[in-house]
Amino acid sequence: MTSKITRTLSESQEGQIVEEKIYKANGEISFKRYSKGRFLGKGGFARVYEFLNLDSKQISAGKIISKASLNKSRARQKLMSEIKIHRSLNNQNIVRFEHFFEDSDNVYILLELCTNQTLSELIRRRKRLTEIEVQCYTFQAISALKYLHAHRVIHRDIKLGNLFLSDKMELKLGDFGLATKLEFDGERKRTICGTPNYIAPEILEGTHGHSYEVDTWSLGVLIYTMLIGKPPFETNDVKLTYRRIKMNAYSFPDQVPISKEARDIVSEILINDPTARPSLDDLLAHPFLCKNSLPKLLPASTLAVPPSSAYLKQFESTGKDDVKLSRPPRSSSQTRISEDLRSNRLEDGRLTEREIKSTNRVISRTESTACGSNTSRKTATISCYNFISGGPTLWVNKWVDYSNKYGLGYMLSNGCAGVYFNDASKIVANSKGDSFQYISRSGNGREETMVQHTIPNFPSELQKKVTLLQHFRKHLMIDKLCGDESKELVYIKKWLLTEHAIIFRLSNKVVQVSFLDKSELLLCSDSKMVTYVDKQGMPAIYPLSSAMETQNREMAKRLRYTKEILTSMLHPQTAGTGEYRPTGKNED
Ligand SMILES: Nc1ncnc2c1ncn2[C@@H]1O[C@H](COP(=O)(O)OP(=O)(O)OP(=O)(O)O)[C@@H](O)[C@H]1O
Repeated sequence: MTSKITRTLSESQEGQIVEEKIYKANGEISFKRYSKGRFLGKGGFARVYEFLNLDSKQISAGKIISKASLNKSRARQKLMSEIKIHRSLNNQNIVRFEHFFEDSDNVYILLELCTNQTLSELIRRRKRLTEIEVQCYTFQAISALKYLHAHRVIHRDIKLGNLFLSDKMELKLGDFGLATKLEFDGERKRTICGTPNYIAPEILEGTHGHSYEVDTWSLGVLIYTMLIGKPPFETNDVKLTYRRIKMNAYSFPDQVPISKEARDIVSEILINDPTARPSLDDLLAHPFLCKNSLPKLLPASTLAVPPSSAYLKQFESTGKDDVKLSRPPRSSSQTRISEDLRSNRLEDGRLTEREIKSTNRVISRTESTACGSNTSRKTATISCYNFISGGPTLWVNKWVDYSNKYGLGYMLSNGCAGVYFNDASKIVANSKGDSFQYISRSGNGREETMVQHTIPNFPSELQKKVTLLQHFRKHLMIDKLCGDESKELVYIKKWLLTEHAIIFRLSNKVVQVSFLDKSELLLCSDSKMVTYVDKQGMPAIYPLSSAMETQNREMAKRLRYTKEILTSMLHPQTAGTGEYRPTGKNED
């Protein structure tokens, strides 16, 4: 084991030597020597220089923080937290933390050198970026955020100046001075921090704390800034900027032409209710990032000038079912939110753009377009359910939670589409879409009636519901995979969205629990069997009676969770550990 201390021979000028003193376990002392090179920049706390390791010849960015600036315990804590969080991270879109040491005057942090400065200098030079560049940088920024959030880290200072460019033009997120690590899922943070133009409204409001969604907000500000050239809420007065953020007061200037997809992604993110913002997976599947193939990295020429039209031509969209060359296959929980569903206004009932933006979350079990091997694996898995004896023959493949306006739209594995409306009535169409069943409560509300209709011969009072059904059907349409379509159509009787899963009770007595980590449980009360599909998509089937005693701990854990939720659905007043948060609509 070694302990380290350093001596700066001459601090004031470039070209000086910094020595790191290393105490070895056997009592010997050695020195690591660095030559302080070119000045790279300075922030609120640090001055940053190129540091050449004189042994390995490796060049790093050396961040020098004077100990005099750390006399307040808050500043010390901030630095300790920055080091603790940053050194634990390892991702190609995050500035690599190499090493840190100290001497009597300074703390030194050695970081991966990013020779092409930050997006801040880039925008200063270029004024604004072309959409292909914004797509490319946004994609990489989301990759960094996905990694961070998966490790329970919130960055809290996403902005142009903290996104660095490496010599290869790879985007690297840096500066973890405001980052925080959550102790547990669901923890809320209360510190007011961030950079004024990028700060999320929930941080300013401060009432319910904040979480990962603040990074998504700042990402929205970042995308806008790259496209337009200045931040959306910018004013000369910070207080006014905060007021504009709280009021969501921003607009797209007419003089900067941007695509509809670009506008959409910004306005879908910049929603003041953090729970209505899209997830990072939703964003990766957004038309803005999917409409054409993306370059993995941009040419260095774009540091000074926009990409040439010859260069742009290679990435032009070739059709709506393009398979993206440079993008990893999308996961099953990501699907392209249909362009039409966003923009189409429904006759009657009218979806406004804003409503769609704040509510539209699509979760799918399969991709409707070919998207690499992921799709075929999922499809194969789903088909597998049928070959396991006692396994369910029908399940929910895709759904759209539109419950803050209309209800839950879904597509079953046999190609039948349905809607569970907020008034607890249900509608389900056959796979051809030319007839449907309408299920509603009558009399004292206790009796359920089911009436079969054909299209277009149905009562006019059902027009709005049929229109909605057709919209959902159109946008969730997938190939018929498997599962019988019997005369009496199966539909969702109840559903519930919790923090970890969405639960469907189907009219064929199957309970389907689709967990956010992509594992799934299907409880079949007729066959008394449980099908468990793990995160990798492998199905296994167990008798219901012995499933709890299984060695499969992952499944047992999910079964316990499901049992708890089903119990609380039946006895809402007695159950509830506070571990889940029902938000879906239900019958009594
Ligand atoms: N890894 C790096 N590679 C190249 N240049 C860097 C690197 N890290 C920092 N810099 C340069 O140093 C400047 C200051 O760095 P940084 O913003 O991290 O300092 P800070 O004092 O921690 O900032 P803040 O006041 O935002 O907390 C950056 O704007 C950038 O120009």
